[in-house]
Amino acid sequence: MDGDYDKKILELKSKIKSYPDFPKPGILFWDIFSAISDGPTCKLLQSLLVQTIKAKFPDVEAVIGLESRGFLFSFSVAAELSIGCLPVRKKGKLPGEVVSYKYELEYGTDILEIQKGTIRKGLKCLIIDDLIATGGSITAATKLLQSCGADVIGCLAVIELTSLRGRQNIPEGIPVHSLIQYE
Ligand SMILES: O=P(O)(O)OC[C@H]1O[C@H](OP(=O)(O)OP(=O)(O)O)[C@H](O)[C@@H]1O
Ligand SMILES: Nc1ncnc2[nH]cnc12
Repeated sequence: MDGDYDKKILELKSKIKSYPDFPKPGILFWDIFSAISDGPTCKLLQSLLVQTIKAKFPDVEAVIGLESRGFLFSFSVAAELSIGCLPVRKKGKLPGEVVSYKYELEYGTDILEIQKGTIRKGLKCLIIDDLIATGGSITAATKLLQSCGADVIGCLAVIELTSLRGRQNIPEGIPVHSLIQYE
């Protein structure tokens, strides 16, 4: 990481707005879009993600963006690194044959999907999302990718809500990295 890394992280942090009681009472919502509404911060965030990937996940062969805010960052870094960008989406959004993974939510269940044939056995995949809360989305995406034969080499998020202990829920052995942490 370059010498200005911590300064750049603080600059990024200063651009992220939070909204109390959105989308439900009691939730403090961290709005990643507030950090990319101006050009210099967009570039700063992209370069921090790329720098982090080069340092921590140098062997990555494909980035996997989680619907929908994860797509912003997966495409941006994939283009910069000239590697593939594959989406994991919620049920019914991807055309063609898909592989599905059903997982438990606080109330009920949800299903994630990836297009069949996009993951070759042993493909070194890095999962990217805007935020880790409970870790449920990343955990489900990890299991979906592993069921397709992927080698999930880690996951990367812009924001991590540490008090929710999401990283403890993510399967052991999957390195987790976040740029910014909030309690
Ligand atoms: O760690 P978790 O508890 O799984 O929560 C984090 C996930 O929740 C949000 O996505 P959401 O499902 O709200 O979809 P969106 O990106 O389309 O708004 C966020 O973008 C992460 O993907
Ligand atoms: N508190 C939060 N802010 C923004 N996105 C979220 N996704 C899950 N929890 C969130």
